Amino acid sequence: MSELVIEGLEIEYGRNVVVHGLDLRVESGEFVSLLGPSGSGKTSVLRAIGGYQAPSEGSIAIAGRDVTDVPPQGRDVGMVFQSLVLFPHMSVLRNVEFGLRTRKVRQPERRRRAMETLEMMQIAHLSERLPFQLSGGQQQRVALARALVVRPSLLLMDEPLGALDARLRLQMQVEIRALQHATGVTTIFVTHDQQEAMAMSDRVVVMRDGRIADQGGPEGLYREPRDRFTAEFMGLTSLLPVDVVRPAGDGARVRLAGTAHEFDATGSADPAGGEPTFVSLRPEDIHCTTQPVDGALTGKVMARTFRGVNTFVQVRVGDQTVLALQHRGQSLSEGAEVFVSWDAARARLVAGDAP
Ligand SMILES: Nc1ncnc2c1ncn2[C@@H]1O[C@H](COP(=O)(O)OP(=O)(O)OP(=O)(O)O)[C@@H](O)[C@H]1O
Repeated sequence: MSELVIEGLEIEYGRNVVVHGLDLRVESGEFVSLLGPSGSGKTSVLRAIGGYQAPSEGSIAIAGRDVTDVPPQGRDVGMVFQSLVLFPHMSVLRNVEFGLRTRKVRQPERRRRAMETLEMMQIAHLSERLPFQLSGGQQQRVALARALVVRPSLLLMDEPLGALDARLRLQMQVEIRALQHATGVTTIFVTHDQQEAMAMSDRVVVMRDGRIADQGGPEGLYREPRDRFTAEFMGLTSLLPVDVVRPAGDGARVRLAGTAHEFDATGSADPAGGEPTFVSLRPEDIHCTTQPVDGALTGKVMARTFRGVNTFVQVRVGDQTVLALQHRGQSLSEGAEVFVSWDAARARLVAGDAP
C-alpha cells in the first residue's frame, strides 16, 4: 500500500509558486530521498507533508487518509530537522517522552517506550543528561528517538546530518538506514548531498525548480540519467558535446562535436529538438591507456588528483577535458600521452541545458 500519496501539489509563497503540480507516491517501508539543489523546493514539500506548510493546490494522503487540511499534530508523522529543536531544559528521557505526553500516553507506558527507543538508538545511558551535555551526533540520535518513539506512519527528515562532520555523517547514514530497516518506518529524507541520497535510499527523487526532474533507484539514476541535469547532479561526469547521427531509438550513434569521430551510445529518450546533446561518461567508465586501443581518442593528462581511495586524472581530448579514474595498477603522470576509450554501453546520450 502507498503510505503517502501526493497529487498535484502546488506551494506558493505570496505570488511566488515554488512547487508546481507535484505528484509523488511512497510505498510502505520505502526510504525515499528528495535530492536537489538549494531552492528546488525539497523543504517546502517536506513541510507540506508534515502539515507545516499549507499547499495552494493539490492533496496529501497519509496511510490512506486525506490530511491536506489536518494540522501537524493530527498527522501520523515524526519529523527531524537539521536545526535541532530539543528542549534545552529537559533531560534526554523527557525530550523523548514529549511526543507521547502530547498524545496522552500515560506513565509508566510512556517511560517504558521512551527507554526502549533510547536503547534501540544505543543512548539509554544518556537518558538523564541535558541536551547541552551531548555531542552533535548524540543530540541527533535523541532527535531521531523523539521522532520514532510515537511510531509514526511516516518519518520526515530534513537534512538531519547537515551539521555533523564528515566522518560522523557517514556513520549516521549507516545507522539511520539500519534503524529504518529494523523499524520498517516509511521515510522521506531531504538532502542536497548526492552521495548521501545514493547511499541511503531505495529511491531518489531528483528535484529541480519545484518539479521532479527524475526519479529511480540510486544505481539506475547514476547509470541511466534521463537528462543532463540528472547526469551532472548524480555524481561526477564528463559531458562531451555530440551531434546525433542516429537517434537512440535505433541504438544511438553520435559524432563528437567538431570532429569526424563517431561512436555508439545508449539513451532512453531522443533529445527534444534544438536542445544541446552530450554523451555523459562516468570517471570509472573511461579507460586511459598508454598502449594504443582501436577506436580510441588520443589525449594528454593535464592533472592528477590523489584522493586516497582513488586517483583522478583530467585528460585533454581535442578541445574537451574528461575526468577519468586511474585504474588499478596504473600510474599516469601529468603530461603523459594516452589513448582514451570507453564501452559503448556506458556512454549515455543526454540532452539539456546546464543546471
Ligand atoms: N517562508 C518562505 N517565504 C518565501 N519564500 C520561501 C519561503 N520558504 C522558502 N521559500 C522559497 O521557496 C523556494 C524553495 O525553497 P525550499 O526551502 O523549499 O528549497 P530547498 O530545495 O529545500 O532548498 P535548501 O536546500 O536550500 O533548503 C526558494 O526559492 C525559497 O527562497
